[in-house]
Amino acid sequence: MTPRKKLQGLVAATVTPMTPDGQINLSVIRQYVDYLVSEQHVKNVFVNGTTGEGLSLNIQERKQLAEEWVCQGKDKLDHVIIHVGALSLPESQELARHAAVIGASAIAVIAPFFFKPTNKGELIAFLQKVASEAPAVPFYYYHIPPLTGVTIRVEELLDGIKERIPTFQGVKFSDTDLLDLAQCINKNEREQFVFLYGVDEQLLSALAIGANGAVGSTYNYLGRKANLMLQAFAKPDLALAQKYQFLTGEFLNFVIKLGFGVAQTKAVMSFVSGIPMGPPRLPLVDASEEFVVKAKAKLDSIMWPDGD
Ligand SMILES: CC(=O)N[C@@H]([C@@H](O)[C@H](O)[C@H](O)CO)[C@@H](O)CC(=O)C(=O)O
Repeated sequence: MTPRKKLQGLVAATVTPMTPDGQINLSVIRQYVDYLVSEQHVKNVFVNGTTGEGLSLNIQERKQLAEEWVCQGKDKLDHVIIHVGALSLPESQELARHAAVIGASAIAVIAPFFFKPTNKGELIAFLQKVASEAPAVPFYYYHIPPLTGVTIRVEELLDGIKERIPTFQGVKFSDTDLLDLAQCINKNEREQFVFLYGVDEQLLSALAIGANGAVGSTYNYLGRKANLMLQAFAKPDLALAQKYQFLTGEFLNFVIKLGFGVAQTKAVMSFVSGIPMGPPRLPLVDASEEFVVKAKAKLDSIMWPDGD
């Protein structure tokens, strides 16, 4: 899928639908695409990432999901980004080649996190080996140190990256370090890199320092509200944008106290969309019934600004 538009705005980090016995469930992806576009006004997806339990899937499953999202997203979605990062370099390279063949809009790669790169050189070497397998596909570095433990600053990583990775387009920045993000944006004005922020509860702060958009799990079910926040910010109507950020934060603050992660995101997605997302895969375990009841009540109780 050749991207017609610049990648900006909201990108939903998709959940991987699974059957009750834990197999991937491709049969609901078309419905999922239609739901994102019509209900959430979200037309970009990030497949097989954290929310998608990508590192819990085998290579075959990841390929099947990538193909189904690209196929069902044709003429409906603007960008289908495939996360092809893996612990093993050959597997990541195989997924990158596959993403190129099926016409993914872009690929992203997480830092390997079992044997971790100890410096910029080692990380760039890994990323370069993957990116070069898809020489015509835009490449994004997926920075998520809370989960990888790889804390190499992105500002340092970006110095000279285009020479090493000509397809480098930007960063999916899923960390709270807004100093690092600000330095990245400030020092790469000329390069026009795309910075997509991945801590949904702080998106407005990232927009203020120049993030181009966001990739996150909450855009699966709060995408419409997040889009209204983006519009308010662009007007500018900062007070309204703050209101949206406060309210999404109210929900996230509440569910985080209950214990919130990918399994709970799957449960919220199931009751908001009506699409059965099924259970997570071990070591994740299903959200409790108590969580579902409380999260649904909280979400229903939030008084969004008039007109939503
Ligand atoms: C740790 C984690 O899952 N972070 C999420 C956020 O969207 C997160 O769910 C959200 O900020 C709520 O805490 C994303 O950054 C992850 C992501 O983009 C992905 O699923 O690939």
